[in-house]
Parts: sequence; C-alpha cells; structure tokens
Amino acid sequence: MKIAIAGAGAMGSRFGVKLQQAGNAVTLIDNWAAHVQAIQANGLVVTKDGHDTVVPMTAALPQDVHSTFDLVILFTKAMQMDHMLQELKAQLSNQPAVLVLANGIGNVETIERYVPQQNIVAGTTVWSSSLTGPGHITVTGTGSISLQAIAPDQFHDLDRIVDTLNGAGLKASPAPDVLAAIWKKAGLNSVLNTYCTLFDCNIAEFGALPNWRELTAGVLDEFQAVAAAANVAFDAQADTDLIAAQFAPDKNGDHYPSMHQDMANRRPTEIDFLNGYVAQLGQKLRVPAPNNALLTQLIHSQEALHGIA
Ligand SMILES: NC(=O)C1=CN([C@@H]2O[C@H](COP(=O)(O)OP(=O)(O)OC[C@H]3O[C@@H](n4cnc5c(N)ncnc54)[C@H](OP(=O)(O)O)[C@@H]3O)[C@@H](O)[C@H]2O)C=CC1
Ligand SMILES: CC(C)(CO)C(=O)C(=O)O
Repeated sequence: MKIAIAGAGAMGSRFGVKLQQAGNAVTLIDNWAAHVQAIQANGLVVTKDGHDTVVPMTAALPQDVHSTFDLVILFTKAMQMDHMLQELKAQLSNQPAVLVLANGIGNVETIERYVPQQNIVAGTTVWSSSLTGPGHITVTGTGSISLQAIAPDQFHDLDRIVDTLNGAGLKASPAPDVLAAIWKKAGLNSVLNTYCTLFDCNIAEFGALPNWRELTAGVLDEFQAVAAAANVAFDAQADTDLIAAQFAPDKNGDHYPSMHQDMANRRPTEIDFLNGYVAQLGQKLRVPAPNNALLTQLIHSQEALHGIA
C-alpha cells in the first residue's frame, strides 16, 4: 500500500517504520523542518533496549508532497490536525482512506470538515513512542489498535487496512463501537497522561501508588456519568482494567505518556481534548465533572508555569 503518515512525530514515525518494514511505500510528512531534514539526511534513528537502528525513510514537509496515497494515517496532536488537513487538501482530493489514531475526543469532527465520512476510519492505539530529538525516536513495549469506519455501511476497505496493519505486526482489530473505543482510550489518557504529568512519573510508578485506584475513580466515574448523558457507552471498571494492564514493563510501564513529553518539551498538551472535553461537555449537559475540571486547570497552570502558550 502507498501510505502517508501525516504527523510523523513519535507515534507516526514508529508506525511508519513498522509499515515500511512490512513492504509498504511509506512517506513521513511533518511540519518540524529539523526533524524532516534529519530523516532525509541520515535516516530515522530508532532506539530500542539501548540499541540504535538507522532506518532510511522518505520524509517531507507537507508543502513538498506531490504524490497521492491509498491511505493517509493522521498522527498529529489533536490541536494540529486541522492545520495538517488544510495543508494536504490536494492529496485528500484523490479520495484516500484516512485513518486517525490520535488521542482525544473530537478529532473525527475535525476530519469531517475535509474528508467525506465514507472515507474516514477512526480508532485508538495503546502502542507508545517518544520523540527523543529531530530524526530520533525511542520505543518500548508493545501495543494494539482498535478501529472502525465512521460509516461502516459505505466503507468496504476495512479488512484491507486491518490486514496491512497486522502485516506490520501492529495488532489491529475492528471495534464494534468506535465512539465507545475513543472514549475508553480518552478515559485511560485522562488518568495516565494527566497524573503522570502532574506527578512527573512514568506509568509503572503511577501504578505503584497505593491510591491509584481512588485517583482513577475520581476521573472515570465522572466520565461514566457524562458519557451516559451523551448516549456514549462507557464502563469505568473496564477502563480501570485497561489502565492496570499498562503497568507491566512489556506493555507501557516504562513509558512517560505523551502529555508528559509535551510538558518536558515545552509544548502545549492535549488536555482540552481529554479531561477538559469531558468537563465542558458535563457543564453543557448539566452533569458535574469537578475532578476533570480541576485536573484541566492544574495542567493549564503547569503549562503557564513552563511558559507554554
Ligand atoms: N507518544 C505516545 O506514546 C502516544 C501518543 N498518542 C497520540 O498520538 C498523537 C501524536 O502524538 P506523538 O506522536 O506523541 O506526537 P509528537 O509530540 O511526537 O509529535 C507531534 C508533532 O509535534 C511537533 N513536535 C514535537 N516535538 C517537537 C519539538 N521538540 N520541536 C518542534 N516540534 C515538535 C511536530 O510537528 P509540528 O512541527 O507540526 O508541530 C510533531 O509532528 C497524539 O494525539 C498523541 O496523544 C497515542 C498513543 C501513544
Ligand atoms: C499512555 C499511552 C502510551 C497509552 O497508550 C498514550 O496514549 C500516551 O502516551 O499518550
């Protein structure tokens, strides 16, 4: 398959390598010029278990991409997605399938402004990765992907996408209810990303806290109440189990969540698409979500203290 990874930071690069190694023609597209130039000049450096591998890859700034693709995988941050879609309008006019696996709630609504519903596939992933510097990622653990077409009756290529991802060892499977899957992942991120950032710890260290279950329930019980009012299926207990499954080192125990990486790199976080989204929706639906509102304020305060606009 001819695949564009639009947003080739930590995750986009990790997925790009795996898809290329499985025989796909992959182009990494990103707006960070130093990152693109480093890959063009030296290849992408992937550090795993202390060993570096250099992978030659095609990388380009969005304005320098002139080919068309069968599949565009969107892996920007939630707040960069609109801009990336605008930049790729010419490529999107060729009607590729567009797959989004970025974290946060509300990405599909952004994509629908540029891509017909029948071409959109959405999902979530618990793979992880860190962007260590321009042209350099560090990876640990393994993960999986859940995905579904937004208009399943009109999209007939899901099996091909699932097979392509699985051919690259990415462990993909169709989700019966994609909105429920997105909320489930957002619940996990609203616990792990937010607390690990505030406590400056990795996922295993959060899991070792004696009160991790109370901290988790404070977030997820509110998610469940807001989800019920919004007619979205959400099970706080199932999400707690998914969170507990991340603590092992061969899963995501050694990983510092992407929000922690953003704060460390002095970059804006996705908090408004996670706890902040649920706090705001709760306000609109008259379902109180004070813990999520407070956590949103705490992260924004930390951003301000770090000088992040
Ligand atoms: N990292 C992870 O383990 C996981 C992340 N996700 C989700 O995947 C999506 C993509 O996240 P992720 O891959 O972590 O994103 P990254 O932060 O690695 O990269 C996103 C973009 O931010 C910019 N950027 C990042 N770091 C720098 C820097 N130091 N200097 C300049 N620009 C920089 C680049 O684009 P630009 O120049 O255009 O700003 C880059 O494409 C998000 O929704 C995230 O929540 C999901 C699962 C796990
Ligand atoms: C915590 C993790 C790895 C879960 O997959 C994630 O989504 C992130 O770092 O943003």
